[in-house]
Amino acid sequence: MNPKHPSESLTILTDLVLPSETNPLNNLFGGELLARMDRAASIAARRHSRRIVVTASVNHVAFNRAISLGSVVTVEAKVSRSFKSSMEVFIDVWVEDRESGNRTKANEAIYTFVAVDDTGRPVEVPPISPETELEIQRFEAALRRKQLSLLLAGKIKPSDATELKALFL
Ligand SMILES: CC(=O)SCCNC(=O)CCNC(=O)[C@H](O)C(C)(C)COP(=O)(O)OP(=O)(O)OC[C@H]1O[C@@H](n2cnc3c(N)ncnc32)[C@H](O)[C@@H]1OP(=O)(O)O
Repeated sequence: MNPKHPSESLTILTDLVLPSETNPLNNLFGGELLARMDRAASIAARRHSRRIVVTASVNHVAFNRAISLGSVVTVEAKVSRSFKSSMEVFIDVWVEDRESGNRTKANEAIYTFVAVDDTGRPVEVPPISPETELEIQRFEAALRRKQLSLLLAGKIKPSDATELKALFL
């Protein structure tokens, strides 16, 4: 399979925060943001693989800044690295100031998707070739994050987490 660039999977979802999507402080409910990120990230993974994709794990979420009712929220998702059947997707969340139009980063997250066939069995995905400095940074750290996720899920032994161990040696 020919390698693809992260930019080919870029997915941008822009939407408002409505009253039914807020918590008692009138800020966006965390679960609603998780769902928006999942939708954008799954489209990015599908664009990279051109396959059915399923969410395998949510590796990291940082709710750094509350997002208030009425805000315009943009969720940007891009595949940062592909492995055999799995893809790491980075999600950046931006809030747009109504008057200036300036965007502020509110949140970020990292999800893992797996490409599957019609029966739900994992299938191979194209390799990825990062281009920008940020894409290269994210690509290089992705194996470490994959090992951490597998370790936390009890799917590998600590002795197999070679990239993680190397951090502490
Ligand atoms: C329950 C829900 O509704 S969650 C929301 C929607 N998601 C789903 O329905 C997915 C349900 N889960 C599944 O279908 C399966 O567990 C799958 C397809 C994700 C994985 O299937 P498995 O039989 O475990 O396959 P396998 O062990 O070969 O793993 C497939 C890939 O997923 C990766 N993977 C599996 N679990 C994780 C995890 N927790 N973190 C990171 N990567 C993971 C594996 O490393 C492997 O990657 P690779 O092929 O790139 O090396």
